[in-house]
Amino acid sequence: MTETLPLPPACVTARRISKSFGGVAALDSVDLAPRPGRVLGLLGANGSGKSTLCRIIAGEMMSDGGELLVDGQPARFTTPKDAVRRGVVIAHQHPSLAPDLPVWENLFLGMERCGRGGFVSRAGSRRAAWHMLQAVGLDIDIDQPVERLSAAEQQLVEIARALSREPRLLILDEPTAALSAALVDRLFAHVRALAASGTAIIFISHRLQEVEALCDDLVVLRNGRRVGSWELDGSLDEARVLDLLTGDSDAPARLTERKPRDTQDVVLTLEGLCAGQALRGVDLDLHSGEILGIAGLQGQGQEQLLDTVAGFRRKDGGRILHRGRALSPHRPRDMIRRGICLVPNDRHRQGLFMDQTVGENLAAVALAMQPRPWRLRRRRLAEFVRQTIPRLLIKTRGPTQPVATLSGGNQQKVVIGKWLEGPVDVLLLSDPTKGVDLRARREIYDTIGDLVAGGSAALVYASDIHELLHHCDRILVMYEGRVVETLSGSAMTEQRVIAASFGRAA
Ligand SMILES: Nc1ncnc2c1ncn2[C@@H]1O[C@H](COP(=O)(O)OP(=O)(O)OP(=O)(O)O)[C@@H](O)[C@H]1O
Repeated sequence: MTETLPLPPACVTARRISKSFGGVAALDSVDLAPRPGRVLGLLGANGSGKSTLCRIIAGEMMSDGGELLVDGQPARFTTPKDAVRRGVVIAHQHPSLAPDLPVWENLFLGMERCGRGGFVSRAGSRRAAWHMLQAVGLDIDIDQPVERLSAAEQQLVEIARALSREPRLLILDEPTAALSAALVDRLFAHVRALAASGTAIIFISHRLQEVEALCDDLVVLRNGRRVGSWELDGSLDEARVLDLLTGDSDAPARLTERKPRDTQDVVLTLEGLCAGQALRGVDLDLHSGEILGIAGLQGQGQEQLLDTVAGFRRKDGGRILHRGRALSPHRPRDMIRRGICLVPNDRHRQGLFMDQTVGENLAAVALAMQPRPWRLRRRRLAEFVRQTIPRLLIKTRGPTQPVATLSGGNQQKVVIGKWLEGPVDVLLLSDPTKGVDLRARREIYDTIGDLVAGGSAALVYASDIHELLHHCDRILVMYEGRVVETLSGSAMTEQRVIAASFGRAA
């Protein structure tokens, strides 16, 4: 008979934590006790309170009620530095890096390494930075400013920075949202090794397969309350989790249904499209009524392809034909006027006006696309805003709430929602559901489906293969700047996508 060992006591315990914003409860008496050597998965729909709870544990925010214990003793973190000193470190969903500083300096911001005589050792720091980045799978020039990095690279720098603090409790808030499958595997191997060495880890993700693959324990939040927790033994009861997440026992069936779509004439053609080293002759046809997915390992030209078609990046060869007419975009406005619009990947830099309200952000595209915005019917715009909020399940107090105070996933829904009013013919989407919960993901693709059913088309890059398999009519796989495989119908399988991503036929 095998005896199960008792679990080690939690190094940091959150007890009955409560927090309200403007009188609305974000957390209501929540307990959390991550244990050394184990990965605790924290699940919850957008706006359920996951980030708020973790920010309180990491000293970035004060709770209104409850307490934190470190090794069983009450502790009070008034700043993140207090938490780091006690071994609690958080890597954010949206990297909190200094964009104009070099990569290596970002890794040591706030905790400069000292050499002889108490001075910062530049050479030692640069060497250490290089090793830390290699460990998370990032082989880049460490002297370039962070703003030049892709979203995935910035995410890995954020994680490497957290790891460099040698935490006792490491909080990873949606670390994989921008990462390709290969980078996720590498990160998971690192996290498992860290747990094996005795670190406690909190892992937030909306991807159930990742939670199943990585986590030992699970806690589910709904509307700021803890609604379930149990130990995982290698498999995850998906129906039970979905039921707890949504509070709706009907949800699992609705989440797996997929509607076939009618696709017709060609809306967009790319012939031998080239742009720098990233695009080396891309050919594709996009049909009206179609959602076409773009898969591939990170950095095979997927994002550059969308940027080039949207006019953010110049092409150096090949042709872009929109409904048979050749276009040479010089700037995004040229394409937006033709109804070719990009929902960008980086919502903070490109997708939202952070100092404006939910309503102002939702109305921004409709206003910008009007040649005479003053003639726009305010009432119609207000009606659009009122309908879009429930349609995309945006959790907000209303159109006047500042968008900066929404949860990450709800901000992403606003980014997508604002394109739904304009006359869009080709919708280009770069990782549209990054940070968005399962149910809202479904709503977003249903909304895109409704849009293309009217005769337009969508070209979507997503870092999550399952998302593409589930929602797209066809999938293109990119490898080294070219389309190497086009899959449809029964050939659209995970194995075929992965094989093509590595430049192989399945
Ligand atoms: N600074 C703030 N001001 C006002 N409301 C806030 C603030 N920060 C968070 N909230 C609200 O608290 C609630 C919980 O947000 P939180 O970011 O913790 O959710 P989450 O579960 O992490 O969501 P997501 O999965 O979208 O990241 C949301 O309704 C959010 O709008």
